[in-house]
Amino acid sequence: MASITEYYAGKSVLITGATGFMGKVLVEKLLWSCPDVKALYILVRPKAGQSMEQRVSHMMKCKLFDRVREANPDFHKKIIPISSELTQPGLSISPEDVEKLSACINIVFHCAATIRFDEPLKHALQLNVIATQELLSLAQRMHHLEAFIHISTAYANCNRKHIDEVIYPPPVEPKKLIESLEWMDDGIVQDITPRLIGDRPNTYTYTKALAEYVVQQEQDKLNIGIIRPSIVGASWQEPFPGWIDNFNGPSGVFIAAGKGILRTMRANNDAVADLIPVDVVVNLTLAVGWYTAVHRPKTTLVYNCTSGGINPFHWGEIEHHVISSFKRNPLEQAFRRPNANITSNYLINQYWILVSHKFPALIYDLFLRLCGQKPQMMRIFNRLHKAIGLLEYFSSQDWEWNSDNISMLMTGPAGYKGAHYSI
Ligand SMILES: CCCCCCCCCCCCCCCCCCCC(=O)SCCNC(=O)CCNC(=O)[C@H](O)C(C)(C)COP(=O)(O)OP(=O)(O)OC[C@H]1O[C@@H](n2cnc3c(N)ncnc32)[C@H](O)[C@@H]1OP(=O)(O)O
Ligand SMILES: NC(=O)C1=CN([C@@H]2O[C@H](COP(=O)(O)OP(=O)(O)OC[C@H]3O[C@@H](n4cnc5c(N)ncnc54)[C@H](OP(=O)(O)O)[C@@H]3O)[C@@H](O)[C@H]2O)C=CC1
Repeated sequence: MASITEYYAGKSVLITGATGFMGKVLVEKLLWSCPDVKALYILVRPKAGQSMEQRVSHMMKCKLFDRVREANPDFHKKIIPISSELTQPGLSISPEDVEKLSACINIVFHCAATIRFDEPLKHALQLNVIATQELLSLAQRMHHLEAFIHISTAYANCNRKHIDEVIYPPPVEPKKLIESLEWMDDGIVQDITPRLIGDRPNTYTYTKALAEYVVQQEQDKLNIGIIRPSIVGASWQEPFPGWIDNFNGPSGVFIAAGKGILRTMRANNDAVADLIPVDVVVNLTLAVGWYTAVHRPKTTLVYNCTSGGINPFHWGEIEHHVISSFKRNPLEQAFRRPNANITSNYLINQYWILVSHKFPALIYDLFLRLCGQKPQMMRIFNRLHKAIGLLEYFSSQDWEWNSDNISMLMTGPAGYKGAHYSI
């Protein structure tokens, strides 16, 4: 049986979300560990005044690609950008590109999504659900497709305490929701969003749950695998330890604590902080692509890519590590010396917000005004409070994920030859 590296040799791979945090690491790892991969087709949109070509060329200059660049200075020739705005009908891929992709793609990795917690429902639905449907339709036109791998989230079913590697019934039939929201204006949708999302905390987890169902509906026609990472953090080992390029999840909180801005946060010290390094998720993604294509499981397999069951780590321990590490390696231009406390008590947290956040911000802004400068600290704190308010749901409770399919992949009869794909 082919090893993972052998399997990808000569294959053409389609990746959505390749300019994102996880997508970039996936592209790099494929180029590094599967040097004989034929081509990586990546769906990219122009953004922030940059054309698709400019964005891809900029991305390939990133430090993340250093080892690949060193090994093969021509690595960029394997990356073929395809212009695509996922929120548009047909993903706005030109008919010529559709033909090209239909003729050559062997594996699809669908990473693109909006991961914002405060995304208006219509937009989250458009990107996370409707675009996934469109991609599945495109996949069905691919003559040589061997596997379709969808990246979901371990929190798609965070309204449950115990989460198995199954696709749960969706909170609503996606087709009905799409049809109903089509005629509603944004104000009405905003009003009914809390009722719709019910016991989920945000439109992100809600639409990711709907997307899983939409993907599963195609399991008779496509060979599908679904990966559910928990909180994806900086790289563990590859391409080098500690690589990260965003403030999502806890990263922004850590930086704010390191800058001495964040002094208090509501979290449960004893709750498991289910963090998973991005390179582990990417290794698993490639292993799942291989397994799905080679073993062709009869039904869609779901992989809960979590760490808490194997190596539990708690928010309370993180507090200690974060603060001591910033004391050893202080950040530049810190507002105050780092010192932050986690509490699960609402009133105590409010007290410290007043004393350690708002009061110093007021004094600092007064000082800036006296110096003839624009006040800024209160604005920063308001944004920080909004962000941590949205994260608290995840830091205040525990979940238990079953991960039998991951164990099966690592140790079972599947024959996982994953020397270069530590999971
Ligand atoms: C002692 C201290 C240690 C404390 C330890 C305890 C820590 C507990 C932390 C708990 C964290 C729990 C996290 C759980 C998450 C699990 C979710 C499931 C995982 C997933 O499936 S997907 C990934 C999750 N998605 C996210 O994390 C996205 C969340 N972010 C948002 O929804 C929005 O960014 C947000 C927060 C609503 C802000 O929106 P907005 O005001 O519009 O700002 P922008 O997004 O445009 O960003 C503006 C600017 O701010 C920077 N930024 C963004 N977030 C943060 C942040 N958290 N902290 C600091 N800075 C942040 C952003 O990069 C932008 O900068 P620019 O320079 O580009 O302007
Ligand atoms: N980060 C995390 O902690 C976790 C992430 N996940 C899942 O992993 C996947 C990747 O997440 P992550 O890399 O962190 O997310 P990012 O936000 O870093 O990347 C999102 C990607 O989707 C692309 N995208 C967004 N909107 C569009 C659009 N309209 N048209 C074309 N492309 C678009 C972005 O492109 P552009 O650069 O043009 O904006 C970007 O490449 C997602 O499915 C997410 O749900 C799951 C669990 C945890």
